[in-house]
Amino acid sequence: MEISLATIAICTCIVATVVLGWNALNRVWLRPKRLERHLREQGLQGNSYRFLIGDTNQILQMQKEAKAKPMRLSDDIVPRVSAFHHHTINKYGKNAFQWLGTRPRVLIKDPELIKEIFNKINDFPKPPRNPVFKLLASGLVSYEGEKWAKHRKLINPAFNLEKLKIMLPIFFQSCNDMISKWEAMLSSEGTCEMDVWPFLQNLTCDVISRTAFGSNYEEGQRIFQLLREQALLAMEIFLRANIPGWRFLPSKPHRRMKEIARDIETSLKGIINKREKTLKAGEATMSDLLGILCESNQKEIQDHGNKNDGMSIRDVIEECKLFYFAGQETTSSLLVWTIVLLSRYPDWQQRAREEVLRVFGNETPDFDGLSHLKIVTMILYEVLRLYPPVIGLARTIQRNMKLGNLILPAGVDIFLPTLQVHHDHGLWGDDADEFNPERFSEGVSKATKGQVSFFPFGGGPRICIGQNFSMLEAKMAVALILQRFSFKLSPTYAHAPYTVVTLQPQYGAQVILHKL
Ligand code: HEM
Repeated sequence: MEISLATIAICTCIVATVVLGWNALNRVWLRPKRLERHLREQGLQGNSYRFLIGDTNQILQMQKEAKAKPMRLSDDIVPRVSAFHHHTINKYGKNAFQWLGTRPRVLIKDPELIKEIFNKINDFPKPPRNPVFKLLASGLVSYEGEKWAKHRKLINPAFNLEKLKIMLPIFFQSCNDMISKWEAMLSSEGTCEMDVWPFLQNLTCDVISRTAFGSNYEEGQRIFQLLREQALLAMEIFLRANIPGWRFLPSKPHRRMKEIARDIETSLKGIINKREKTLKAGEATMSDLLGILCESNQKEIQDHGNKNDGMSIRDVIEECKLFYFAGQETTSSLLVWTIVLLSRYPDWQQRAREEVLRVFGNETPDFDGLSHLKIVTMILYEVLRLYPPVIGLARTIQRNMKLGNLILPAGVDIFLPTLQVHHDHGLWGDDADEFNPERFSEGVSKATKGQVSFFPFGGGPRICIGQNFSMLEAKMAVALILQRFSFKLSPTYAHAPYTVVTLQPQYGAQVILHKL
């Protein structure tokens, strides 16, 4: 019997349609239902899977309602900032899961399990990122395995204490510039009402531009402005991503994003090439992050005689972009909530000022003095506990994995809800939602009784590489502000913490400054 080409083509089409259809059905229905059954058998609870959207509509609706009006002036911020997680944990208890579209996400609040997740970085990697955000920056934060280990080793030297000491004058210069602007705004009585939030955002942007690029600071600032524009475009694209296929269309925001990416790359390539030439010529190295990165990279290549042991120019570019995203909004978030809380708790503001004046008088704060500020450190920790700039961390399960008594199947995501853990009454006591820096008077491990219940910078081998950098920057800024001003909340301040990647004040942070 002869089989015609047409018959073969039709059969192939039928088989392909059946295979594609089966895969699609598996992805959007069979697999989610299988995973749901598996999670329920483990004693985990959550909403039943809803076709394609999971809990997405409920999440968006709750976020919208929470954001609609400010809250009362209290530090019990979980219901507003993290409405859906709060709802899930209240309804289903601490062994709960949620649906992000077709993917289930298990919430892990137990400090022992959190510790295990932080330490086993290969068993609990980060989930794949949305392609739109990949264009913004990749770098260390998104790598896994050997690539992560290589980059972490090469970047570590840029953040050691000796290098931070060298960067301290830069921190001072940027903070002092901001304070000079505030002084210029004072009335003849020496007071001024202002929203400090944009100033603090500019401050951390200025610090990261100067510390990352040194003498190329102005070009660095231009690059960071472009990155900021790119981040806004990415958000626009991300929000419209529920229109099928939209993210593949060559729309105006897409074109602009690509244009910016090319501009940044050319500009950074120019700066990096110049640095590498200077290094090869044996000239003195730079003390900025980029210089240290190039030096560390070149040393690795020389020591091992193999170019693959170092980073490519593209890798260095990605790390520079990441410094901006990882280091800017996080530190301004820490600073703004510190100012808000010290405005609301004048006794702590006074105790911090007394300490700063005892250590530095009216002199410029130095490294040793800043490292020994006890009250200011306790305050910053308490701010990071109540208002963590990053409110939760995501991980994924790629193969069946045991976690405590749970067996989690591949395809499940994990979420460590930092904000909820930091406000947990079982872990922190009845005053968990109250500002009480005293709890950190004997350090973090006494306050947490050795448990992983305080992790504003993450934990384990992937702990934030910039934590000492940001704490030093924050201490410099707080010390200078306390030396020159007293401050209280303005009656126009509306308390409305919310997240746009980091935890921010929705309507700004209006305070009244008094010159001391
Ligand atoms: C208050 C300020 C900061 C906070 C709260 C913060 C928070 C965090 C957190 C929670 C992580 C872990 C993410 C995860 O495990 O998924 C992280 C990682 C990271 N942070 Fe920070 N960060 C801050 C400042 C900075 C600064 C100033 C820089 C650099 C200039 C920086 C660079 C990084 C990098 C590169 C990583 C990835 C580390 C790795 O994966 O090995 N961060 N940060």
